[in-house]
Order: sequence, then structure tokens, then C-alpha cells
Amino acid sequence: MLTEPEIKGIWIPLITPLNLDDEVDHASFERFIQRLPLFDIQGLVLNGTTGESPTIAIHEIVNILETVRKSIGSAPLPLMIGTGTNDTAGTIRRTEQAGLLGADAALVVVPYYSRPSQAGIIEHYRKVAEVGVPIMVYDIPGRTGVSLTVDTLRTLFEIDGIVGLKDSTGSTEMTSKLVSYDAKPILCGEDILFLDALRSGASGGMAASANVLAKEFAGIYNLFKSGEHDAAKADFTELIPLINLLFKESNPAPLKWLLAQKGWISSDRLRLPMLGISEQLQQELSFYV
Ligand SMILES: O=C(O)C1=N[C@H](C(=O)O)C[C@H](O)C1
Repeated sequence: MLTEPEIKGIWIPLITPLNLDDEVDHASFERFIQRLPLFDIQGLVLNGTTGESPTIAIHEIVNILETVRKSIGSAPLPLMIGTGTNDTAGTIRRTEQAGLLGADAALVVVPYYSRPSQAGIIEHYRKVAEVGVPIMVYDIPGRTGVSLTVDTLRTLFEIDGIVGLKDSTGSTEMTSKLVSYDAKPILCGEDILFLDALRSGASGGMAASANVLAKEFAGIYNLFKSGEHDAAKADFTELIPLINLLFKESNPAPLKWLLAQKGWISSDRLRLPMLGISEQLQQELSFYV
């Protein structure tokens, strides 16, 4: 079970490789994970946004977890599974299943689309936390359509079983405000803000770009932690053009295209309604293949 001190460093929200029949490509997945610098990172996330959680069925997660476990071998990596939906009962069921499968934590996105009140969101998390699996709150208003207030997050942090926050709010303002209180650990969930978030008090990052830049993100994190801030800035500045391209169209389409071109996965296939990237972006990204 994940503890708060483990919420730091670099967490990789894994892509889910698919084959041309739109099935999870376990062989490609295994090869991909084996090339990640597993000893430089802190943890892995399955079925996050980058793992295409909206189109991954609950029964597929069982096999995905098996593949990830097999691929990491003896690397001592905590595994977090995305279980959040916009339905409290459904989120509880998925979180229970993640717990039964032995997940160390669940990544639970703010309930999207129905635009619940702050009180409704708090009750949602209170019920999900009762399952007993450590819960990471995932706040990403650009995707969910609802913003959490500082007071809501402070209330959530008081709930037993809520262990931290993934801040994808699009600025470092929320992180800065929360760390001025007695906040739980916060991971930056907005890749381009990674270094600014560390400066604001985040304890690490959950970065889709780390699927292709794991060593670089881990290096920047280590430099920052050891006080070498200018070197961290210089290294991060070099990554900015690629990070911007990886988010120029909806994640994880650009990332999958790049990984497929590099030969790290067999195909850039995504499940509908997601489509592959435009020719224009392919041209821009081809520089990084
Ligand atoms: O899957 C994730 O976790 C992430 N998803 C965000 C998104 O796609 O909006 C980006 C972040 O890098 C991590």
C-alpha cells in the first residue's frame, strides 16, 4: 500500500500499446516497459489518461497489470491504477477491484461531465476512500469541466486514505497555496510546469512525457533535489520544445506516434474517438525520432 513519503520523484503514467485490431498489445507493452529506466523512477501508473482509461475495459486492466508486473521483474516499484469515473458506485467497484488485484494506490479523477458541487465531490472521495485503497486525487479541470477549490482540497486531505494530489490544473497556483497549509504530497500533472511545480513545493511529477524522457525527467528531479537548480533549469529548458509538441494534439496520440516511430512500441494505434496525429505534427515530431 502506497504511503505518503513514496509520493515523490517521477511517476510514469504508462501508455497502453494497442495492435491494429485495437487489442492491447501485451508483447509490445512488455518490451516497452523493459526499456524504461525502472530504477530511476518512483512508480508506474496504469490506466491513467495517458493509458487511455476512457476506452480500457475493466477486464483488460487485469491483464495489463499482469503484463506490467511481469515486465518490471524485481524492480521495487509501486503501481497505481486509474479507477476514477464520474459515477461514485462505479468508481468504488473499480477501486475495490484494484485493491483485490494488489494495486498500491488508485488514481481517482474528479468526477467529470456531470459538474457536481464541491460538497458532492467531497462525498464522492469520502466513499471511495472507504474502500481502503490509498487514493490519489487527480484534479484536471480542463478535462473534467469542474474546478476544485483550495477549501475542497484541504477537506479532501483530511479524509483517511487520501494520500496526495496530482495537480493538472494548468498552473502552479493551487500547489503553492496548498503547500502553505499542511498539505499532502502533490505531484505535478502538467509536464511543461514540472520544474516550476517543484519550485512551488510539489514533491515530484506524473508526466506522460516521461514515457519517452524518463531518464531526463529523473535527472532533472535529482538535480533539483540536490540544490543544483541552474543545472536543473538548463536541462529542463532543453526538453521544452519536445514537451510542447507532445501536447500539441491530445495526449497520448503524439506520444504514441513518437514511440512507434522510434520502434519502442509496434503501433501508434488509439481507440476511437481518439485518432492518430496530423501530418503537420508528424513532420514536427520527426525531428525527435
Ligand atoms: O495520464 C496521466 O497521468 C497524465 N495525463 C495528463 C493528460 O493527458 O492530460 C498529462 C500528464 O502528463 C499525466
